[in-house]
Amino acid sequence: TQSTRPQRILDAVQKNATRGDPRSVVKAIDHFCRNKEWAMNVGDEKGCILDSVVSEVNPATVLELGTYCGYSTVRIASLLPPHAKLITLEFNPDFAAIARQVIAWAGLEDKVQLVEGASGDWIPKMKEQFGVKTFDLVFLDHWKNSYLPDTKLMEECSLLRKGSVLLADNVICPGAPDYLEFVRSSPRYKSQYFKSHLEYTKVEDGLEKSVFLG
Ligand SMILES: Cn1ncc2cc([C@H](O)c3cccc(CNC(=O)c4cc(-c5ccc(F)cc5)cc(O)c4O)c3)ccc21
Ligand SMILES: [Mg+2]
Repeated sequence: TQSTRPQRILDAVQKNATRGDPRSVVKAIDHFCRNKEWAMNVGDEKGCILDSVVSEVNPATVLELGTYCGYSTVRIASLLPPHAKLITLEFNPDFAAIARQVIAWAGLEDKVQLVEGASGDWIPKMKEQFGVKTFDLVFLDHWKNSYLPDTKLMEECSLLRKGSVLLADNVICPGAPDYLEFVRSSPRYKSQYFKSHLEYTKVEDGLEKSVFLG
């Protein structure tokens, strides 16, 4: 039977990465996507920027919007302090099924809660369902036209506190123009653009880091 791209990514992890070694899982996916088949992981170049922001924030609570195969989930979770928690939302069941196995291969199940469902449905339920007060870091990597409505929804649900950091992938390619305009012009955010490249390519892309000022 025909395999899917996420399944081929999982195969590459299970063949080439060491169980319980998150860095080897990241390396295996990057090698596969650079040499065999492109896929929409944040990738190694933007991934280093992601790593530096995670290390700087040192978050106790992280929300990731858009899990896909779990590449950025593994990158983030591998840098979290002992009792920190990462909740990642994935609405596509096939992506979720693969991501669970990638996260398990990395040995990070205890730090990650993968929730199957759409961000718009789950953001309002975060407090009651997961006992989350606020998020220290949010990584936005789902549908680009959902970045802005979901950011407004997180504000409305009081999930952001003074100092919460939003880090958004793909603000140039494919682009999230309405989101960029909002965080760069709103007095409630301090925004900074980290220029980089679209994963595994020479095309310009970047991450936008926006600190909520309360
Ligand atoms: C509501 N909700 N709640 C949870 C949730 C989860 C999902 C899925 O994880 C999902 C499925 C399909 C697409 C995305 C967004 N990602 C992208 O579209 C993307 C594209 C490219 C690119 C760039 C250049 C190209 F030529 C082609 C693709 C590069 C990138 O890094 C991307 O992140 C995310 C969706 C909606 C969700
Ligand atoms: Mg992306």
